[in-house]
Amino acid sequence: MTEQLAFFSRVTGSPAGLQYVAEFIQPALERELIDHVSALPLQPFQFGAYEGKRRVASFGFRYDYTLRRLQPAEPIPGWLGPLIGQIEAYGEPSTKIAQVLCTEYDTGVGIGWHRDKPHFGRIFGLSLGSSCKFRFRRAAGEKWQRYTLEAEPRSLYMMSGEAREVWEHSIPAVEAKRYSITFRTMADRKT
Ligand SMILES: O=C(O)CCC(=O)C(=O)O
Ligand SMILES: [Fe+2]
Repeated sequence: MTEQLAFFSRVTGSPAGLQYVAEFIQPALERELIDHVSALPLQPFQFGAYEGKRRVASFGFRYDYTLRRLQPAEPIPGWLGPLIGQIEAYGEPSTKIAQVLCTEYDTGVGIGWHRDKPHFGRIFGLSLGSSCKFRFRRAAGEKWQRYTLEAEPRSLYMMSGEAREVWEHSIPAVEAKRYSITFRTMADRKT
């Protein structure tokens, strides 16, 4: 019985290491953050052949797909300071955010299946403007084991452990403009 229950939760459960907090920020801060992000010099990001074009700005570090390594980027802007403080407190005292990626998804744009680069540690993601289906999959024999998180505006998700290292994630075409701010620690810190 115990074994059956354990099997059931492995098959139907959410990825281990995935956490979700609804209403992590207030609507007034959400509006301020959308104003800041949409005023950034966002650049189209082509990541894989089939997806639409999201637009991004990196701070702290950016991953260079030609050189296949991290490069220094603009320093993390001051307007993100209080939010980073809140996220580091949520993560635990030793959490140190080193990289921030601001992303804009126009209606119809998503992101294909991937795992984030191994240079980074844990990933925290704040959703702004509209909700999305944040999908997970991992190989289970010949099939995929799947899980979908409905990521609502103002919510925060955190990926660590298996959710970060084993499962892949993707977002299908969004139905209304969505922004996200993702915050990453560095892998060597293990926090
Ligand atoms: O927009 C998001 O919440 C996630 C984006 C993502 O998976 C990534 O930039 O690696
Ligand atoms: Fe990702």
